[in-house]
Amino acid sequence: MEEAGRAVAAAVHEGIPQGTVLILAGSGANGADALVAARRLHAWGRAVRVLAQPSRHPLHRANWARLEAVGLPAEVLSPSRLEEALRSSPAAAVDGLLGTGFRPPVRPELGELIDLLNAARSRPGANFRVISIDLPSGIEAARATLPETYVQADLTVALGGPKPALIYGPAAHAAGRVQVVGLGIPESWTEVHALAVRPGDREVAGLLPVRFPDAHKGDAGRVWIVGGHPGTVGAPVLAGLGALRAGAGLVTLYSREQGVAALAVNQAPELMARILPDLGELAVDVAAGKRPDALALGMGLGPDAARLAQAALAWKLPTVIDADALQPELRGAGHEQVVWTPHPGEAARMLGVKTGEIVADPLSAARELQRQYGGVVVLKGGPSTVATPAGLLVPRGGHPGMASAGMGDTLCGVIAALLAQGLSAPHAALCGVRLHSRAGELAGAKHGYGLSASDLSAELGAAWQALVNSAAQNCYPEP
Ligand SMILES: NC(=O)C1=CN([C@@H]2O[C@H](COP(=O)(O)OP(=O)(O)OC[C@H]3O[C@@H](n4cnc5c(N)ncnc54)[C@H](OP(=O)(O)O)[C@@H]3O)[C@@H](O)[C@H]2O)[C@@H](O)CC1
Ligand SMILES: Nc1ncnc2c1ncn2[C@@H]1O[C@H](COP(=O)(O)OP(=O)(O)O)[C@@H](O)[C@H]1O
Repeated sequence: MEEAGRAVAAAVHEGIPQGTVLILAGSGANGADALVAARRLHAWGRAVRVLAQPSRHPLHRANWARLEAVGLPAEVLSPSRLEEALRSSPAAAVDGLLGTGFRPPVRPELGELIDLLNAARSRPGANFRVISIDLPSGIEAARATLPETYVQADLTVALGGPKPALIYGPAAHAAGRVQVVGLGIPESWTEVHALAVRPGDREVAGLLPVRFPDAHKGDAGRVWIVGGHPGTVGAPVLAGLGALRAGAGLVTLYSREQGVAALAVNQAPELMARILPDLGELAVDVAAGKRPDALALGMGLGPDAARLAQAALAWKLPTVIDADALQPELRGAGHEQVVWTPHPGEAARMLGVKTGEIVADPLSAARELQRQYGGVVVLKGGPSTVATPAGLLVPRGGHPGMASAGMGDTLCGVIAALLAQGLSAPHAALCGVRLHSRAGELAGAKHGYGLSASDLSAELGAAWQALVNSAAQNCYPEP
């Protein structure tokens, strides 16, 4: 607690070096952290005013007494006192009202305080920042939804590790910038005891395939992309481009739809396309030993995608299943070389729940999908969640410009290319998501919100290189 309060005080002092700091302490350990922060800021010569709820919590009481001992008595927190304190133009308020011990809904008396704080922050011309301890008050640690009443923070100092609510929007929108302080606990420990691991770029780069100088296109992996239907001819082509740019040696598109071949030639003559009126014929090629190193199936494939996926899963190839093929009848059909790539709407269909439930708790949804379907699941979003039999991974990065059509198709191609180059399903999923989001960052820097899936594909090579370079150069832990 002493270390937590000190870290909060340091973040406030660094970010807002001048002006009065108003400390708001609730009656739990989150409030006690706030009282410690107040004492530290006072010791560093800052003007501090403390409004606190009385508590039976022994450490809270001890820190209240310590404040008194250093000449900074806390005042009892009430709406009228808070209103008056906010009128005296503090530079910042530290929100230590509620942390991980909060159970919804917010009680009305506390809700009134939160409303006053938010109103002061959004007053026109106000130059006043809110720093939340561990979580913005009113946000539940394990849920990604925005409740009716919550503190809108500018900065959240997360203690020990980021809670799921600080990782996934929309709850993460309430947190502002998130600064994680480890409290001296090793990162490996906090990640295991938090719910998911967030691998850094060095770890991802370490998993990427490496080629011998004399590699030829056969070594770099043959990918089959099965998709396309009238009206969705672009989907398999985008997946094909993603696969090419993620290093696949040979990429062939299989479709019933003639338009796919024309578009493929137009977009990238390196892509091969075979039009098969009956895609079931692929089974004949596979039975005859003509097998790809990896397969991606489902992008714009149309109504009988699940039937084709069922057949393809029996081939026991490294396989990515996406879009139209993500259907509940495939429950249990995954094997260890399969990667499922649903967005929240498709995940809801697969689990038979509402999309809102997926968005509210992506970690639980990804874990449940993996348990029911087998293999590896990439639950897409910003960020995506990767569920493997060994646990959950939440790769970093991305760009809001990636919220545009065709990005998921591209991702499938990328993951298929990595599978074809010999990565296991968990590694291909993790590296694929990060390569895709890194390319999104690079393309986003050029195109902003006008970023298209083709723009992202064009940056995949540079993204790969950037990941490898960051691993080579950066010998310090990432934040
Ligand atoms: N390793 C660790 O764990 C570390 C933990 N640390 C810190 O501890 C924090 C967790 O502390 P915590 O468990 O005391 O809970 P906390 O968030 O202060 O809330 C409890 C208070 O909230 C109240 N309250 C609850 N629901 C409410 C509602 N609906 N509406 C209104 N009030 C409600 C509840 O009231 P009661 O129900 O008791 O009347 C009680 O007073 C954590 O976030 C981090 O800051 C760090 O120091 C580092 C190490
Ligand atoms: N704001 C964002 N930040 C990071 N990644 C994002 C963001 N928005 C979308 N993405 C990524 O873009 C892809 C969208 O997938 P999907 O919805 O299946 O697209 P489509 O079906 O149009 O190809 C996913 O990989 C997702 O993680």
